[in-house]
Amino acid sequence: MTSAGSPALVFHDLTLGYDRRPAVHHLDGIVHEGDLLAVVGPNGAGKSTFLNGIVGQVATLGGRLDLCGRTVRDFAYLPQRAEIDASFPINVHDFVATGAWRRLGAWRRAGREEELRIADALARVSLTGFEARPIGTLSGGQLQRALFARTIVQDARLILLDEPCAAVDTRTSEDLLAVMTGWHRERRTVIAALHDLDQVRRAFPRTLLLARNPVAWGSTAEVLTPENLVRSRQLVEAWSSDREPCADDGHGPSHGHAHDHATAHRKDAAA
Ligand SMILES: Nc1ncnc2c1ncn2[C@@H]1O[C@H](COP(=O)(O)OP(=O)(O)OP(=O)(O)O)[C@@H](O)[C@H]1O
Repeated sequence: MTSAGSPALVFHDLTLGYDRRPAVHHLDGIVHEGDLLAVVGPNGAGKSTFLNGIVGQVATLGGRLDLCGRTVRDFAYLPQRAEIDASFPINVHDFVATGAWRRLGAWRRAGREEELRIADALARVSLTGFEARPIGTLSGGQLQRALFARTIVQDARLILLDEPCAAVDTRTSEDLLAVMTGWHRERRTVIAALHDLDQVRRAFPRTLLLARNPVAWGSTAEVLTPENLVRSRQLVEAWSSDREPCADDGHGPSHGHAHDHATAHRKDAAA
């Protein structure tokens, strides 16, 4: 499917960071409605920062992100599993039902229509029959399926997923991939941080390769070249973690930064 939709997110020279220190630099690009976009890069490349930045959980140090008329509340966001408290005393049904809070509020019980939606979501992730199980008793893969079911119930047009297939078996990973491509067929916008490049090549038409800077952003075949992958590793390795805030944040031109910063960071690393 092509990216012919109207813009859903527009990045204008966006720099994100922690304590005034930039973590992801100078992002320029457009995510279109209906895109299925993979965000890839080595460990520490800034994939989580990128997703957290979209939902406003990381400070903008420069540039701007245009949400194109939506608010963060319109997005569904599935953070890395480590951030979910699996010891919270809630069963699978009620956990998945929290995906409907935006429509129902926290205290209203789900009606027949919502119950059907919850049952359908559980079926799509093969968790039918697990409704009464406390989430703390689920395996890692089952918990990830439950998180996907909750995201299905949210019914958002833009869905962000951080490492959704990390630490799950191949079958679960393939099932979750099928849910993501299903969202794509429904013309939802899906952005997922992923490590498995084979999966990305197989299922994701578009890719952003991050190494603190955007190394490449476009069609997956053009982005995931051996040269770009080597370059992304070099850039992340050369990045000095205690470097000062970027002098040109918010002032410099929108293009050409990847090279400038790669050079600067190699100097940092060599110093
Ligand atoms: N809360 C935080 N406070 C300070 N620095 C942070 C914070 N979260 C991430 N960072 C730093 O930002 C940089 C990018 O990290 P991020 O987690 O976004 O990378 P990633 O590509 O998602 O990595 P991984 O593949 O290992 O999950 C790293 O140097 C990391 O240490």
